[in-house]
Amino acid sequence: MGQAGKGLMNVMVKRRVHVAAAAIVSSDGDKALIARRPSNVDHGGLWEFPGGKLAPYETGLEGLKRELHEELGVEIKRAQPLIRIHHEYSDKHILLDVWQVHEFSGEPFGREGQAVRWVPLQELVNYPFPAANLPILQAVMLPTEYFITAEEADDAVFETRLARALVEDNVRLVQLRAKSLDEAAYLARAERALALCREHGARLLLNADPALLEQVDADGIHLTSERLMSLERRPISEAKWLAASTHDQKQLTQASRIGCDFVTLSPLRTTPSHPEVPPMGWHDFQQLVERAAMPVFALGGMTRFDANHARAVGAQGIASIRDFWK
Ligand SMILES: Nc1nc2c([nH]c(=O)n2[C@@H]2O[C@H](COP(=O)(O)OP(=O)(O)OP(=O)(O)O)[C@@H](O)[C@H]2O)c(=O)[nH]1
Ligand SMILES: [Mg+2]
Repeated sequence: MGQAGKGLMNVMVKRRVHVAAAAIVSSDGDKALIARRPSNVDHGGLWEFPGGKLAPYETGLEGLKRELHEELGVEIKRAQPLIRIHHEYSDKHILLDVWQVHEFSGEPFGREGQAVRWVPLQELVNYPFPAANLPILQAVMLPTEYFITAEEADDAVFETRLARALVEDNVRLVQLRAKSLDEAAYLARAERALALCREHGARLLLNADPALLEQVDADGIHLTSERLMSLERRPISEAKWLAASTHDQKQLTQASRIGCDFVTLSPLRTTPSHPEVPPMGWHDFQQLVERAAMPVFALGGMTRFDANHARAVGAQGIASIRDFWK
């Protein structure tokens, strides 16, 4: 059989496994519960988010409830979809259907003898996980809402509005987007925005040339789709966050190729800022998100009322200027 034929056989015989897994987050939101896989199983010795294979008749959440009872002795009280990851292992195609568990009863322990540990979210990257898991680590660190700042000439108005969003809307992730400012003005505003974000425990990404991180120690860079497409590789260190604006499959593929930690995908709806761009709508959005192995924020006419629907179709949440700019 020729190479092409063999490849086809491999695809045809690969098992498809649907796995439900839990990102159980502590009530203060600072830690996640992970478990160590026994040495004698698939991916033995690696750490994992507890869970397991679904029975054919089970929904993700049903299967997860059963698995968490079996493996940890806990009952899920409140959970929300976090991310779905399709991953090709050499022997199988796996769909990891990950839920964020916000509330549970019982004291978790390794009922199958496995080690179980609460780990601060920032330290998760130090644990060896199966290859499919990277997007889970990114998703669990991210909030459901991504605030993009509006164009604003007046520094005082800018600061009042940013502070309001941080305090009243509890925004924890901010993108400083200010295309109308020159570089010096942008830098000054970035320093001020960073101080406000730090004060309120929020992260700040600069929508700017990645080199600007050498001057302002923000948490990362948000690439415009144009910058994204012009890059050969990740322009900043792994210690910082890299995000990008995307609008289609090609840009999503590029974002994943250069190692973006998350993206926005737009426009869901028509917006006053881009009236000429046709909206993609939820159906196309969902299809693109399903194939993206990284957290995706829905953008374009989104408000916080859309966040639950965005999560239900596989997104991390919503990104918005207007809903937070008051
Ligand atoms: N539970 C879990 N499985 C994961 C993760 N990441 C990942 O690649 N997997 C893979 O997904 C599959 C899950 O199988 P599992 O061994 O947990 O299944 P299970 O609990 O039903 O066990 P069983 O088949 O022994 O009854 C394994 O191939 C595992 O390596 C993860 O974070 N959590
Ligand atoms: Mg399991």
